[in-house]
Amino acid sequence: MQARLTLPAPAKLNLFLHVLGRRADGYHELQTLFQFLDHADELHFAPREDGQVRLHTDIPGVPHDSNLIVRAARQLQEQSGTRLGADIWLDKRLPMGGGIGGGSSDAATTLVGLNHLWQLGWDEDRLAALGLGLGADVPVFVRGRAAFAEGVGERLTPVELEEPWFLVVVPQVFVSTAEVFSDPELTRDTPPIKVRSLLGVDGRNDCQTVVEKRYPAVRNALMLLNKFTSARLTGTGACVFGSFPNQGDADKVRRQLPATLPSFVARGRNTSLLHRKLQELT
Ligand SMILES: C[C@](O)(CO)[C@H](O)COP(=O)(O)OP(=O)(O)OC[C@H]1O[C@@H](n2ccc(N)nc2=O)[C@H](O)[C@@H]1O
Ligand SMILES: Nc1ncnc2c1ncn2[C@@H]1O[C@H](COP(=O)(O)OP(=O)(O)OP(=O)(O)O)[C@@H](O)[C@H]1O
Repeated sequence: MQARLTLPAPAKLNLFLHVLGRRADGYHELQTLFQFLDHADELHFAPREDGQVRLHTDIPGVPHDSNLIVRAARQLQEQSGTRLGADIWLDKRLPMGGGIGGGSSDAATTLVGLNHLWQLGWDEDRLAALGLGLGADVPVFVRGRAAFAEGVGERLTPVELEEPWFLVVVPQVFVSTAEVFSDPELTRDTPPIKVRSLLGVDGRNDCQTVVEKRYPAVRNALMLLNKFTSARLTGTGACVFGSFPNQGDADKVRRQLPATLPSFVARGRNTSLLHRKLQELT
C-alpha cells in the first residue's frame, strides 16, 4: 500500500430521532440531532493515472461495486469529468448496520478525500448534494458539524452541544433500516419541534419500540445499560448508548458489562474527526 492521503470516517449518534410522517415516495420525514464520535474507520487513498477506481479491502457480504466507497468515488469521477482514478484501502472499525453510519461516513470521507486528491475544488454544498443520493446520512458527514437535521436528514442546522463521553453497546444483530421504517406499528406522528426548543427535548427515538419488539438482543442491551444510565437507540439500531460526564465513568460501566457484549467508549464531538484532520492539511 502506498497511500498519499489517510483520512478518518467517524461514527455518528442520533441523540434523538423523531418520525414526523411518511412522504409519497415512502421515505419518512424526520427530525434528529446528530453528533459525531471520536471512533472511526480509516481510509487510505492514492491517485491512479489510468482512471480505475479500486478498493483493495473486502467487506464480507458487500460486493466491490456496491460498496459505498466505490459508488461515491465513481459518481464523483463521472460528475467532475476527471481522468484520474484511485486506489483505496479501508481499515473497518465501525460495526455495520449499527445505526452509527459507518457506510455513509465512508462514502463522505471518500468524497472529501478524492476532492482533495484530484484537486477538483468542489465546495461542501456540491459534495453534500452528491452524497445525499448515496444515503440520507452522507451530507452530515460531508459537512462535519453536529446538526439538527430535518427532511430525510438533508436540511441541516449546525448546533453547539455539550461533548460528553458515550458508552456504545453493539448488540450482535443486523437491523434492517428499511424493515423498521416499513413496520405498521412505527409511530409516525410526532409533532415537529423548532431548533430553538432543542434543549427541552428528551432523547426519544421513535424507532425504538419497533426495534425492541423485532430484535430481542437490542431490547436486552437497552435493559442492561439502563441499569447504569438512561440508554437510547441510535438511528434504527442496533447500537444503544448512554452518556457520561467523563471517560472514567463510562469505562467503569463498560467493565461491568458481560464480556460477550461488544462495546466501546468514545467522546461526542461537534466537529468531526474528519474535519479536524482536514484543518491540519490546509
Ligand atoms: C435512520 C437514520 O440512520 C437516521 O440518521 C437514517 O435516516 C438512515 O439513513 P440510511 O441508512 O442512509 O438509509 P437509506 O439507505 O437512505 O434508507 C434505507 C431505507 O430506509 C427507509 N427510510 C430511510 C430513511 C428515511 N428518512 N425514511 C425511510 O423510510 C427507506 O425504506 C429506505 O429504503
Ligand atoms: N463501506 C461500507 N461500509 C459499511 N457498509 C457498507 C459499505 N458499503 C456498503 N455498505 C452496505 O450498507 C449497509 C449499512 O451499513 P452502515 O454501516 O452504514 O449501517 P448503519 O450504521 O446502520 O447506518 P445508518 O445509521 O446510516 O443506518 C451494510 O450492511 C452494507 O451492506
